[in-house]
Amino acid sequence: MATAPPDFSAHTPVMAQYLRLKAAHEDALLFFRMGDFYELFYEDARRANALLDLTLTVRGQSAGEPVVMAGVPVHAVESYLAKFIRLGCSVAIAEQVGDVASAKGPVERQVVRVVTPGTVTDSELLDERADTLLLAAHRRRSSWGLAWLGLSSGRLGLAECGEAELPGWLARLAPAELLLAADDAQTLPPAAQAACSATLTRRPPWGFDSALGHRKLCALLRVQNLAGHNGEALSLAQAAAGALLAYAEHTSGGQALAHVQDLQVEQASALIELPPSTLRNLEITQTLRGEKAPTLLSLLDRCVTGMGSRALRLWLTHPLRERMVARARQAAIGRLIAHGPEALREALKGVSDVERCAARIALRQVRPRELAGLRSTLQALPALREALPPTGGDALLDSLASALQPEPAVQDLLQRMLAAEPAVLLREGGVIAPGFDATLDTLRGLSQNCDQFLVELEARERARTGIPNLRVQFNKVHGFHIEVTAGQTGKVPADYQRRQTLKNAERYTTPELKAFEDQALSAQERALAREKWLWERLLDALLGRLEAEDAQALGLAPIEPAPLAALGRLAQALAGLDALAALAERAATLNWCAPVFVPAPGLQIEAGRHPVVEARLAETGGGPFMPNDCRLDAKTRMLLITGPNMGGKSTYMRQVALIALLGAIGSWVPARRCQLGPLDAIHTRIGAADDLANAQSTFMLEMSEAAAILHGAGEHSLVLMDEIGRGTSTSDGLALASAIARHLHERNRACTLFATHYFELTALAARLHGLQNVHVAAAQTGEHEDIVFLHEIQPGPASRSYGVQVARLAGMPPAVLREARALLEAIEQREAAERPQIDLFAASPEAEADPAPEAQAAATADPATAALLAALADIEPDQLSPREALAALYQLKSLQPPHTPGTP
Ligand SMILES: Nc1ncnc2c1ncn2[C@@H]1O[C@H](COP(=O)(O)OP(=O)(O)OP(=O)(O)O)[C@@H](O)[C@H]1O
Repeated sequence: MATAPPDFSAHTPVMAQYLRLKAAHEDALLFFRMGDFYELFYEDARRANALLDLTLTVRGQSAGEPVVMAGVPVHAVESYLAKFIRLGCSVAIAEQVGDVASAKGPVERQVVRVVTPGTVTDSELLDERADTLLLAAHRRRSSWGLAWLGLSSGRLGLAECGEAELPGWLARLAPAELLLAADDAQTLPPAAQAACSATLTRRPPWGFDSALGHRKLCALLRVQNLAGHNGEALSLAQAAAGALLAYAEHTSGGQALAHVQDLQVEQASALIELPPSTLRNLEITQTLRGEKAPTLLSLLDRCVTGMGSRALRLWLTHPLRERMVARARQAAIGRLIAHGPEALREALKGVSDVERCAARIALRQVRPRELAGLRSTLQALPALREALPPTGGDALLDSLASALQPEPAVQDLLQRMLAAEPAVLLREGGVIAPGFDATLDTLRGLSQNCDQFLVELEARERARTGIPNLRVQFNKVHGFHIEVTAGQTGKVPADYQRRQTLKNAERYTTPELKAFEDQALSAQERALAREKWLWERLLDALLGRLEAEDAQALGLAPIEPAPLAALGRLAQALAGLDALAALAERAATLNWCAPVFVPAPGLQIEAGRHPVVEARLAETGGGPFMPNDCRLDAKTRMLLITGPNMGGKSTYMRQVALIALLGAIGSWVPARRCQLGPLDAIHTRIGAADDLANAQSTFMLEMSEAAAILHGAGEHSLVLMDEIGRGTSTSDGLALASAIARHLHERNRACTLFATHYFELTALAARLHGLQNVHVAAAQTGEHEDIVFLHEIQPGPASRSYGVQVARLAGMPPAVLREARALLEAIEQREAAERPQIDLFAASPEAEADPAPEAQAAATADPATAALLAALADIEPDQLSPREALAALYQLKSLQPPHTPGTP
């Protein structure tokens, strides 16, 4: 049964109109145009007040209730939109569309635009250097269908995945807005929620329909079926596409998405897996604190255009397993370095954002200046080609160069129709070039030649009437008039009609002046209207939709085929060239090398560096970065890294992963020499951030991530494990770390870097033949035996951990350090005297399914000592405030076993 429409009859007519519009846009803030303001009412006003501190006022009553409102001035609307969108809100803009003068009751209003975080296309509201994606996800049992669209880039994609892979996809795509059916929204797995900071928008479940999605996709791509795009079988992703495309059309006012020319069906198996934890831990596009710099991307991104930056970001987050593309990019970078990338980068400075311009042409939202930018970009293409290395030297550069096509028809159209320096907004006029349209020129002539006419008229009327001080004037209230002083009114001819009497003068008009006034005042309006009409025809021509009749009237030849596809190809070529030029600049400036791809699993890095830490040290004058080698192959699959805190273990592990990733995208790498074997995933388990939002403890999170790695990593995966097991007691932690290391070595056979503070683990090298001990070197100097970090990776296990020395550097009070040192000595002496070496091999490899109890038993042979050791190991000197350190010492004292013989 259809529900009755809500009854707003008790409200004032304006508020009833408001509430009707609001009912159709419940999820959005409704900006309701009233004169020079957009007003927000009731809940929207309160929300705007809470979010942006907009002042709340009360204006009158409606239906017996006070009307709470907050306003945004029309001239400042874009900046408010930007702020609301950044906060994840959607905004619906209701304009006055009726005629204010003739309206009985409130003037008619309509929602003309809906701006949402995933569908914005205005350049002011978009991040220039990141694509804004709208993603729809739909579940059937434990499978998910995904469909995404970059409305401002025309990028359209489909994929299907299992529930476990969903977080990875969300983190990789990083959508700004996620569309879900209500049921799916309620059951979205917590890991998926955590992986994505998108605004969640619920859409009606019936919109997620495979047949609808299939139909819409085929219509958009102008194909009979999706087989040519490998998307015919993806019914779940098609269902998501149904909701996605309907929403995109809804928010863009029903415009066809003519700039969407292609569909990418993505297979996880084609990509190097970068789970959310890896994207986070390696600080690829965001720091651990969520900032944009310093990250790998911020270091690499010397792109001159937004298109280049966006391409680079995409390359980094979507590295391919297959190395053909990487090889081609690597060679192109080499060629650019040899030729010098600066000329190309300089030439790219004149290039506008062709990709976004094409999207905004398709959505009919493009601004005059954007088209002027497109025109100068097209003009600049020959110079850009000149700046490239001569063709014939590199296949990728050659193909990109050949895509820099000038599109003469588009260039000609823009040259003829668009003013040399068009106004910012169409409504200001001055957008269409003079000389293109005779009607427009006449209208413009009329309003511009006004002064001339008035001077001439004044001279003529003085001569005709013999009144020497007669003046022709204009004022806003009375328009054009002839003013005659009181003494001269007798000479006024019969065709003068009195308009106004002043103290000392009379004002008149004449039929000629009246006719001129009508024409002059309306000429400006009509010129603007004509410009608007011509502008629409310009867009039609760019979209290949210009009616034959209009084309003939304007003397324009139709552009065949529609230029949007060509502009899309041009944008891609510009983006690719810019990204390659940036990588070439980085490689040359930072002294990187081209890695060699080899078929054997593993990697071999000579004098590798962490690019971001190295740059940071250079920036802050923190001394030189110490390069280190790394070799992982069939013989040595795992490096067990020990050494002091702050010694450089994490930096070393991360630099290996970053080098592998850089190599995979085709970049050169920060090393003297480098060989890279095949790579299918980079898994990382680093650090321990509590995931309070998802009610996961540090330890739980640590174990879940480690479990995911043990389930997922294979022979071609690179695994980084940093201090696994530290989130629990020493014995538990040691046992788990040992079992995990063994599993990775024996079962996963992944290339693994395993950093630990459990020295006991170094004994694993005796049995695990693919495991090699290395340590970061440190030395002690001076009377306080201060620790000096050498940051050098050396073979063999570390001799000690220097925890107390590091605590000294951290400013720990001397009394605490003294006591800790004494305790440590006592513990070490007793360990040496009494405690048998923990036998990590007590659990036989056969019993590997559950090795923890045995290892635990070995570690806790002396429960009192074990408890003390566990408490000591749990102390993180770097993390403690002086007060906490004191409390920790008291706790250690309380654990001291008083009755044990030999205890000091
Ligand atoms: N190879 C290097 N050359 C120069 N400085 C380095 C190098 N590696 C690390 N550093 C410096 O040492 C600091 C600490 O490094 P890192 O965090 O890797 O140590 P860590 O051994 O992992 O410490 P912890 O065990 O406490 O986590 C870095 O921030 C960096 O400034």
